Amino acid sequence: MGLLGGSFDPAHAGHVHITKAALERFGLDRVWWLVSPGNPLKSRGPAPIEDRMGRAAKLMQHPKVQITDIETRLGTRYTAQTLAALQMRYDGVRFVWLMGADNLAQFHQWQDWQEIMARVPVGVLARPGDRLAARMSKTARMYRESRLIGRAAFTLGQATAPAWSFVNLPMNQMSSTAIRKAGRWTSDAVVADASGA
Ligand SMILES: Nc1ncnc2c1ncn2[C@@H]1O[C@H](COP(=O)(O)OP(=O)(O)OP(=O)(O)O)[C@@H](O)[C@H]1O
Ligand SMILES: O=C(O)c1ccc[n+]([C@@H]2O[C@H](COP(=O)([O-])O)[C@@H](O)[C@H]2O)c1
Repeated sequence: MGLLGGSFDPAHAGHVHITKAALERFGLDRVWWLVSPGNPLKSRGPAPIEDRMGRAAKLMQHPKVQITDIETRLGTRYTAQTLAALQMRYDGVRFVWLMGADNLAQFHQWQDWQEIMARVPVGVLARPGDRLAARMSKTARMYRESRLIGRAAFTLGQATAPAWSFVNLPMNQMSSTAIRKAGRWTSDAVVADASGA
């Protein structure tokens, strides 16, 4: 089970793109989008969760992908806490944390980041501008020996933590920041933009 945590403020085509890639490239059965109550490292609060959930559900329609506000229901905001709660609640389910390369670059600033590495395999997807910073990151260097390279990435879903993989893929430029800057959040335009219509 892949977990793509995010603010999704709003969801866009980049999220859809990396989710489909993660299903294929990491040998996952399903992916959950964890629509976050709010990124602990971002000072600006996101749009109301109902709005973000609604947009995400309109955009991401795939039989293997589910959109969830489970972090709000669990009362967790930090990823390490969320993973601990999910592993306790879903005993026997193998979780894989998914993220774009921008997040790998600053992963060592996350709360209990080494505990996250110890709990679950991590799948990283290339993002424009962030490939080099991600590869040079503290996490990439410290966990060099735990990296699954090339075809081994397909086994990430079955791997024992610590394990991580970085996959290159045709990159998608979309970002929520760009959508917010263009003032296109509040209309149906965001779904049209995001789906490439
Ligand atoms: N275009 C993209 N390519 C690769 N990864 C992406 C892309 N857009 C988002 N992601 C990843 O999806 C996850 C959730 O992203 P998030 O909801 O923060 O969207 P965002 O576009 O990065 O938002 P913002 O611009 O507000 O920071 C993060 O791990 C992020 O790295
Ligand atoms: O746990 C942390 O310290 C932490 C710090 C930064 C981000 N995260 C998580 O990373 C995911 C991506 O965040 P964002 O805002 O870039 O979409 C989301 O699930 C956040 O809760 C988690």
